This record gives sequence, structure tokens and C-alpha cells, in this order.
Amino acid sequence: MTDPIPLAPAVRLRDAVASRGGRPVLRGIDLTVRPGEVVALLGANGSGKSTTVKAVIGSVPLEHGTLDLFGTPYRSFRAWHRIGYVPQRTTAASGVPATVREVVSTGRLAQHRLLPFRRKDRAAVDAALDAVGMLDRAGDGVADLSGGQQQRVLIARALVGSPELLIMDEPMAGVDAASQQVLADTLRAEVDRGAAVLLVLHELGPLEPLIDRAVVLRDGCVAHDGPPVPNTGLHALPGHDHVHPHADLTPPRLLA
Ligand SMILES: Nc1ncnc2c1ncn2[C@@H]1O[C@H](COP(=O)(O)OP(=O)(O)OP(=O)(O)O)[C@@H](O)[C@H]1O
Repeated sequence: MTDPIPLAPAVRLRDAVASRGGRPVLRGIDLTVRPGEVVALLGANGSGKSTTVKAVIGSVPLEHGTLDLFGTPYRSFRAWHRIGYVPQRTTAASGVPATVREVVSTGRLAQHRLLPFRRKDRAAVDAALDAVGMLDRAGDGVADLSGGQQQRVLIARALVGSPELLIMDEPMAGVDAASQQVLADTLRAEVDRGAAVLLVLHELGPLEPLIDRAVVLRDGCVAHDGPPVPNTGLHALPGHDHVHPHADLTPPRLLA
């Protein structure tokens, strides 16, 4: 019997170079995320983490290097419904009066292709809201939610299409311990389903048991790519510049 053909990586970024505001920000990044793998992207403020994930979703163009998504070169890739993206903490409300259910439903657009919402679309929205503990707030306006609750809504929106690759940019920022645990449980369920996950983090925190690989950026280059150091956060990894403040009484592992 022959071995099964290995699945193509969900993300394969090679020698990525990109600039922002005319200044070089990514200076030859290699990043691979395989199906079922959870990769944490770590590094000091300004090291290029958000720019890397924006390059992966195509919102920051590469000046040099290659990007393949699920084995397809970026230029030919059209299957964006396979990817769920949670941007760095912004407001989900953005001045538009929308309910929690409406915001999460937009994550289902690629599936129902402008047809009326079917029962299975509604069930998927309910399941995603339930996964993040927001089903009871489905009819509320997103503007009336706290920042952490809005973050949960954005996560539900990314989950509702059952993506094969989930990309989250600092999902733990400003999120309390209970919500962090909800997110950790949600991610575990996604990984058990076979999804690949790419997370920008400052601390591994409650996600630590889920992380297969830590990629640490330093000044737009990869300083470390390997297993995360157990029971520690970013501080113990090579390439970490300790630039974010710790309040005296706050456990460091909860700081964003
Ligand atoms: N829209 C922009 N225009 C110009 N420069 C930008 C822009 N966005 C980011 N940069 C610059 O690119 C560099 C990398 O930023 P990036 O947001 O990727 O870092 P990061 O590692 O995600 O940082 P943080 O941990 O603070 O979120 C920084 O020097 C930043 O000032």
C-alpha cells in the first residue's frame, strides 16, 4: 500500500519582502502552516506580525517572495471561503447599526452565494454564536457590546464558514480570563475538526497547550521557528524584546 499524498500546507510563505509607508517591514519571511497545525506568531511591537498575516490574506502586497495557499499560488487562489480571518482588535460596530446575528451572518456570504439564507446557514450562525457564548445576545446591536464581547462576535464571524484555515491577529488582546478560556476551547474544537490555525500573540497564555509551533519575528525576520518553550510566554523565546509594560499586580501571562 502506498502512503497517502500529504496535504498541501494551508500557508506557504517563502522569502517574503514587503514595505509599509515606504519602509521595509518584512525582510525575507518564511512561514508554513500545515493542516491541523496551530502556529503562534510572536515578536516585539513593530516586528512585523500583523504585516505578515496581512500578506497572507493578500492585503499587503509582496515585493519579493512567494505565497501559496492550500497549494495554489496566491495569484490564482479564489477559495477565500476556506479562510477565516479575525483582524487585530477593532470595533465590530464601526458606526453601522447591525445586530450580532447580522455581523456573524456576513461570514456566511461565500457559502450561500447571494441566495436567501437557508436553514443550514441559520444553524451555522447559531452554532458559531453558541461556540463563543454569545447566542443569547444574537438580537442585540454590536454597538451595545463590550470590547471583549465584540471580539467574540468577530471570532464567531470567522468560524461560521467552517474555515480550513483560521487566522487571528491578537485575539486575546483586552479579553478577560473567562473569554480567553472560551476562545481556547473554541480553537481546540476547530483543531479537532482539522483546521489549521495561525495566531498573532504576545503571550501564549491559556492557548499554550494548543500551540504546535512558535515563529518569533525580530525586525522583519524570523528569529525562531520551533516548538514553544513550555510554561512560558514570549519572554522566554529567542528574539524577544521586552517592550510592553507589566502592571505590578497583574499576572504576566494575562498581559496582551
Ligand atoms: N499602515 C501602515 N503604514 C505605515 N507603516 C505601517 C503601517 N502599519 C504598520 N506599519 C509599520 O510596520 C511595522 C510593523 O508593523 P506591524 O503592525 O506588522 O507590527 P506588529 O509586530 O504586528 O506590532 P504590534 O505587536 O505592535 O501589533 C511598524 O514599524 C509599523 O510602524
